[in-house]
Amino acid sequence: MKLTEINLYKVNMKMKNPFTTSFGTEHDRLFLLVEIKNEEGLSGWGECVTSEQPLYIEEFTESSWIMLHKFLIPLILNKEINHPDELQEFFKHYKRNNLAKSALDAAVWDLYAKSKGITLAEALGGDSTTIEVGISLGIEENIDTLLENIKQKTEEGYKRIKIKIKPGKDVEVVKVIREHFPDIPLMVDANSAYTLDDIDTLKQLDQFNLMMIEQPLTAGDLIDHAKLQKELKTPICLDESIHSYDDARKAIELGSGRIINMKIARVGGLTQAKKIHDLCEKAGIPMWCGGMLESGIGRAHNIAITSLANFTLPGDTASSSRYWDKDIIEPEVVAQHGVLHLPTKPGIGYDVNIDEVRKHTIEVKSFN
Ligand SMILES: O=C(O)CCC(=O)C1=CC=C[C@@H](O)[C@@H]1C(=O)O
Ligand SMILES: [Mg+2]
Repeated sequence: MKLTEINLYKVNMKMKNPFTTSFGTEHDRLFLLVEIKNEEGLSGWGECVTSEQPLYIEEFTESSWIMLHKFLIPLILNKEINHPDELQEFFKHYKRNNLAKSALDAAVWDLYAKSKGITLAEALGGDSTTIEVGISLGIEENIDTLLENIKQKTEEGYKRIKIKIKPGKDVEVVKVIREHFPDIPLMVDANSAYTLDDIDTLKQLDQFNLMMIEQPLTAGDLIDHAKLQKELKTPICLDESIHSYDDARKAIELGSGRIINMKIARVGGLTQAKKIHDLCEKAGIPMWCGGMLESGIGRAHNIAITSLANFTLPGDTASSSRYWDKDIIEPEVVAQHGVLHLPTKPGIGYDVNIDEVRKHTIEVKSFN
């Protein structure tokens, strides 16, 4: 197929509630959408899940906007492509910028699946028809607010609760949660807020029967995580340390963690995500799909990849209503009792509500 037209949308969507992690609070999402058309007029969609500031990762919305229109889009515009994997060859000389690359990769995968008349999950080789869903809850100033959030989400049936921690808001918070909810599947995410100097604090978390401790140490680190994992009973889950197949391979070899949080964008797209999935499956490393506060478009890609066999732990693909008053896809994503049914229409399986996209769009660039 020929990639005859590419539209880049800069979008600002207001979140229902602010989301706080160890590195800051997000109130709004300023991100990018990519629409790629082929010669038959079919559209594939991808989301560039950057934030306004480079806090989670070095990319940010303005940097990806430039990366996409100045460097990446010209590489693929009007090119003939037989399979989305071919994008890797086009992008290989540009370092990192995985979130920007991923937006194009995701749109081409959607377009490819639509052109074949199959679902994105099928195109990726996934065969689950339902997936289990957990939820990620931000840091709260007041512990009662967090307890209330956990109660509500547990009652809604989410299959695991992830809370964010940071120094000073860790052991005591988890202790109180466990007093109220001794048995819920619970995990914590530190977003790289600790160092090996905090080993005593991190070891105290072992007493709470947590499913995992996500990214306790520096983003990109594998060595210190391996040292820490040897001291902990609780599995470490890597997020900001895994940006590529090689990172995953080295993490497995070093024993830097026992679980991987797969974020499609962080590894540069679905082609890489699938490769890492297959590697982890062989190595016996379970995975789950992490969220980036996506709109329905990014969420739809997350749902599709979760249909692969080694996504054995509940992911972050909560209902659209978790973040949005109204999502930009139809129907919206709805998890019932912590379970989502995969869509059956070709491609991402949800219709993009273009009026809703336009309502939130602050800038568009079109290429053909
Ligand atoms: O999309 C979701 O529901 C998950 C939200 C979440 O936990 C995260 C989103 C974006 C960056 C990080 O703070 C983070 C994570 O580390 O997993
Ligand atoms: Mg994380």
